[in-house]
Amino acid sequence: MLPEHADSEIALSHVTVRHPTASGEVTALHDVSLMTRAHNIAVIGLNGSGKSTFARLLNGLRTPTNGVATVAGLDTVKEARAVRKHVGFVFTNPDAQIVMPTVAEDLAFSLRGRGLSKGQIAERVTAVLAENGLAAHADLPAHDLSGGQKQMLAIQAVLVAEPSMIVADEPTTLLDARNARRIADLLLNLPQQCVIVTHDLELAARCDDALLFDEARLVAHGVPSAVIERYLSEIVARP
Ligand SMILES: Nc1ncnc2c1ncn2[C@@H]1O[C@H](COP(=O)(O)OP(=O)(O)OP(=O)(O)O)[C@@H](O)[C@H]1O
Repeated sequence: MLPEHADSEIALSHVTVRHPTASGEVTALHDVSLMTRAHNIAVIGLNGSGKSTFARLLNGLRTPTNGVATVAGLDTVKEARAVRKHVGFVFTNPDAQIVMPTVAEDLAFSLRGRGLSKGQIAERVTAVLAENGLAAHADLPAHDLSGGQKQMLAIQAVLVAEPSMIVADEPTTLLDARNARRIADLLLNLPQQCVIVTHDLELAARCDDALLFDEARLVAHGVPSAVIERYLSEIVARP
């Protein structure tokens, strides 16, 4: 992990992402340029506006058709391996992220390949489970946890790998209001810089910076309250 609280620069220069489809090409992002070093960054916009594509660009899950995206000075295409170590990705559906049979095994799996002994891994897993109210669930099948517990586990499994940035794609969408708030509180209070794609405007308002996408374009970037106001008045209200 980079030095604590060292928020990285996210920079896109004229990034376009196009996808070939049966009926031609879809432009998911069109000529997007931006630079931010904010700690918590909200990404908002209507369905299909390009938010997930932007999020996936940041850890190399999507590559630009044109232009360049860098995170902490690392090119997300040319230095994809380093970028993946730096950026942890949280999916909307935690089931997509849970890979091992039990809760404890799933966390332990995230710690593999880090030069830790079995004992050190077990110690770390026990501590993380205790910190997150999951100690009694250690040996249960991870997929039997509640939706809120599963998302908490998925996020902890990302965090144990000690990324210096978290990108979360609608991490609260499948959760009830209480769990959504718990996950939002967790993400917003992490030492790591966090990029959060969300339709939850209350969550977006709690961030330090906001990006608004519309029809593949970045149409606003700045203080969340102003960006949200523009989203509601110009885009949501559009006939
Ligand atoms: N792999 C793909 N192949 C074809 N089209 C794609 C692909 N990924 C995204 N798209 C298209 O690109 C556009 C932007 O998609 P994206 O998922 O980035 O939007 P979004 O703002 O995250 O939407 P939502 O809020 O519904 O998740 C959409 O029209 C989508 O259908």
